[in-house]
Amino acid sequence: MKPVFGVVADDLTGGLETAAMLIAAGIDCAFVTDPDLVANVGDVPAIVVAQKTRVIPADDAVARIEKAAQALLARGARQLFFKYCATFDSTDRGNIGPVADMLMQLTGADYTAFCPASPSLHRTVYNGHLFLGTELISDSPKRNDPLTPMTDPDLVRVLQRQTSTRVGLLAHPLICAGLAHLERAIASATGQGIRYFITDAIYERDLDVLAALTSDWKLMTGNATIVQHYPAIWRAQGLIPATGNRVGLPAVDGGGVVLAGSCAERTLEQLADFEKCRPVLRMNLLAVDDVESAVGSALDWARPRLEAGPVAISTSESPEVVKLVQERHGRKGAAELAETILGRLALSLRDAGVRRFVVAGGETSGAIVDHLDIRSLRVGPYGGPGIGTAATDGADPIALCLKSGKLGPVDLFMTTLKSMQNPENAN
Ligand SMILES: Nc1ncnc2c1ncn2[C@@H]1O[C@H](COP(=O)(O)OP(=O)(O)O)[C@@H](O)[C@H]1O
Ligand SMILES: O=C(O)[C@@H](O)C(=O)COP(=O)(O)O
Repeated sequence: MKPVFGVVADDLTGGLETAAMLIAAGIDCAFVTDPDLVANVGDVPAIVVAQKTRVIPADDAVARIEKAAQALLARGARQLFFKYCATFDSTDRGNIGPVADMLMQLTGADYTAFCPASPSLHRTVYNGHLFLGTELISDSPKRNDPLTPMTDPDLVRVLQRQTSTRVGLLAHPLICAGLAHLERAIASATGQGIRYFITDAIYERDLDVLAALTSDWKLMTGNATIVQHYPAIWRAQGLIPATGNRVGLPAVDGGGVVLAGSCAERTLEQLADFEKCRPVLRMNLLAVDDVESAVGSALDWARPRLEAGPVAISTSESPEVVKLVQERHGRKGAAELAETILGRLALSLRDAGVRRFVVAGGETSGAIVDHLDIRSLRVGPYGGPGIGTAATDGADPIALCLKSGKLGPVDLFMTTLKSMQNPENAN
C-alpha cells in the first residue's frame, strides 16, 4: 500500500500529536524519528517522521527534513504535509520558509498554503494575523518564549522574511465564499507570482473548506488541527479502508518521572499541581557549574524518592530567570544546557528502572528521545491537544507522554503517569 499521507514534523510533540490524531480517526499511522526507518515501516496509510529541527540552523533543518521527505516519496506518499507549531514557532532565519522552499522543489508543487490555526484552542488567523484567544500572538505569553519569541503577529510578513518565494493571503471572506472562489483566487495570485498562501481560519468549518481545497495537493503545511479534517475526505474518495486497526499501548510499570524543560505558563502550572502530591526538583541553571555534577545531584535526589512514587525534575523558570540564564549562556547555550541535563537524566533514570516518562516541551522531548536512542514508537490513542502518548516495542517497553509546553490539562502529569500503568500496580 502506498501511504496517502506522509508527514514531516519539526518537533516530537507535534509529530506525535499528529500521529495520535490520525490513529484516533482510524488511520493506521507509523511514527519514526529516523528517516532511515521509513523504508521498513509496514503497510500503513500514514507515516509521520518527526525530528528536532525547529530551531536548528536552517541548512541543517532543510537537509534533515529533505531526507525524511525523500524517504516518504520513495514509499509513494501521495501527499506530503509539513507540520509546525500552531503558534508558527520559528526565527527570522527560518525554518518554516526554507523547509517549505525545499519541499516545493522536491514534490514539484506549484504552490502551497500555511494553515497554523487551531480554532478549538483559540489559535486563530484573521487577515493574516495570528491570535491567541483575543490577543495578538505578539501580546501573549508567546512573546517571552525562550527560543522562538513571537513579536510580529503578521504571518505574511513573518514568512516573507524567511523566503524569497512571494507570500500572499487567503483572507477569511474568500474562505467563506467556498472552493470555487478560492481556486479562482489562487489561480489569479499564482499568475502574479505568489506561491505561498497564509490561510485565515477562525472556525473549525474554515478548516473543513481548507482541507477540501488542499486534500489533493502534493504539499500542504500547517499545524496538526487541519490534519483531523482529511480522513473523512480520504474515506469519501475511497483512498483508505473504512476502519483501521487500533492497537492499544501496553501497560508499563516501573518508576515514573516528569522531565520538564518547557518554560511555558501551562507547564509551570502543571508542575505546581503535581507538587501537591509528589516532590518536584527545580534545578537552578544559574547554579550549575558542570553538567555531570548537576545530573549526579539530581539523581541522588530522585532515587530514594522514586521508591514511594513518581517525581518531577524541571529546569522550567519564569521569563525573568530564563533571561538571566540566557545572558550567562546565550539563548542556544542555555537551551543546550537544559536539554543536555534533562537528556542525561532520562538515560540514567532509565538505567535505574524508570519506565514511564512524561516530558514537557517540544525541544525537550526531542532531546530526551534522542538521549534514550528511541527511533520509532507505537503511538497510543489521542490524549487531547498538544499531548501524544506512545511506547517502545519489545519485552521491556518504555512508556512516553510528550507534551507541548503550552498545552494539556493542569493535572496531566499525575493522571498520565497513572494511566500508563497496569491498574493493579498504580501508585
Ligand atoms: N531555565 C532555563 N533557562 C533557559 N532556557 C531553558 C531553561 N529551561 C529550559 N530551557 C530551554 O527552553 C526551551 C523550551 O522549549 P521546549 O522544550 O520546546 O518547550 P515549549 O514546548 O514550551 O516550547 C528548551 O530548549 C529548553 O532547553
Ligand atoms: O501546534 C502546537 O502547539 C504543537 O503541536 C506544537 O508544535 C507545540 O510545540 P511545543 O510547544 O514547542 O511543544
